[in-house]
Amino acid sequence: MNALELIRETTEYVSSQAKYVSVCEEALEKECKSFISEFIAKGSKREDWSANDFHYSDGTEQTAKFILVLDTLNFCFWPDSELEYHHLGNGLKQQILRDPHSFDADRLQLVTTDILHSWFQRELPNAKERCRLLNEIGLQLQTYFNGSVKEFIESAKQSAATLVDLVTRYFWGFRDSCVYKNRQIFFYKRAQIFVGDLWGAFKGEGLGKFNDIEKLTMFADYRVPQILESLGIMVYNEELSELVKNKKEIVVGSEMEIEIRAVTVSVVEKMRDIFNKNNVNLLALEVDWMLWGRGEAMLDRLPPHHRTRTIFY
Ligand SMILES: Nc1nc2c(c(CN[C@H]3C=C[C@H](O)[C@@H]3O)cn2[C@@H]2O[C@H](COP(=O)(O)O)[C@@H](O)[C@H]2O)c(=O)[nH]1
Repeated sequence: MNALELIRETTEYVSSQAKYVSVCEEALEKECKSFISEFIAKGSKREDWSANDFHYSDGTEQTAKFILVLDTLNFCFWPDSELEYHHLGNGLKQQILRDPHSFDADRLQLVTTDILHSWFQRELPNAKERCRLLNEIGLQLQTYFNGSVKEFIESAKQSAATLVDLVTRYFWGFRDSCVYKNRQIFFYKRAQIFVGDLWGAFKGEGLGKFNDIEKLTMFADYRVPQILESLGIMVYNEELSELVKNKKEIVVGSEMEIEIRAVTVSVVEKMRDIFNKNNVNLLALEVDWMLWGRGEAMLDRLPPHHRTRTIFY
């Protein structure tokens, strides 16, 4: 079984056992219908990754370096209520434009909290750990891939599953898995989003060409479950609902946290299947981007998302 099959199988297992989170099939069908008519009404436009002004995209290896650093840091912004993903993207984009060598492997090994602060003109939550994660990818790239992100990506031979496996093998900070009822469960959110971002930035060509890109699942973060819960598609039981509503922390590795993430993966797989059955041929990652974008657009109107302190999402 490859890394992506593991994610789907193990998250499906959690969904079958879940007691804190359930799915309302009726709401799911209803929302899919409205997504489909909206998508078609808007001319079946797919997300253009490069069109986001908070992304750096020049079609060269520089973009791959930007994406690797972006997705090494792409987690847990909520402890800073002013911090959002686009601040991360913008900060890194300005940095690579200021100094094109900022994300070279030898430089990543030397990143300190002061350097990180200079990139964003602000503190990032858990800054020391974010630096360690950058130092790690710099060292591993230098040790095993001559410091080259391009060489690293090309070693996956255009397989998304292989690249997710390589990312989690060489970059320990991407090993987003846990144990639920004595079984190991895999999410690999930042490893998968790294592949998805490459595919988006390079428009499915060159360093973004993957012959199995449709095998990626959605990226189990805290924004997509938030919108699925607000739509009544995902339903939290009373105990979990009280905690989330009152912004209480959900402990990392708890059954509650794992069930929220796993059911989110399963729901987006189901949504993708319904879309495809209705000739809306979106990938799971594109359904994810649509849901994430929809969540971002209504941030101030959504009920609270679950709050887990983690380095994985
Ligand atoms: N599932 C999913 N989670 C995503 C993204 C993205 C960035 N995606 C861009 C890339 C390609 C597209 O063009 C998107 O624009 C960030 N996140 C996660 O959200 C959380 C931050 O949220 P907030 O605090 O509101 O900024 C945090 O866990 C972060 O890791 C996504 O696409 N899918």
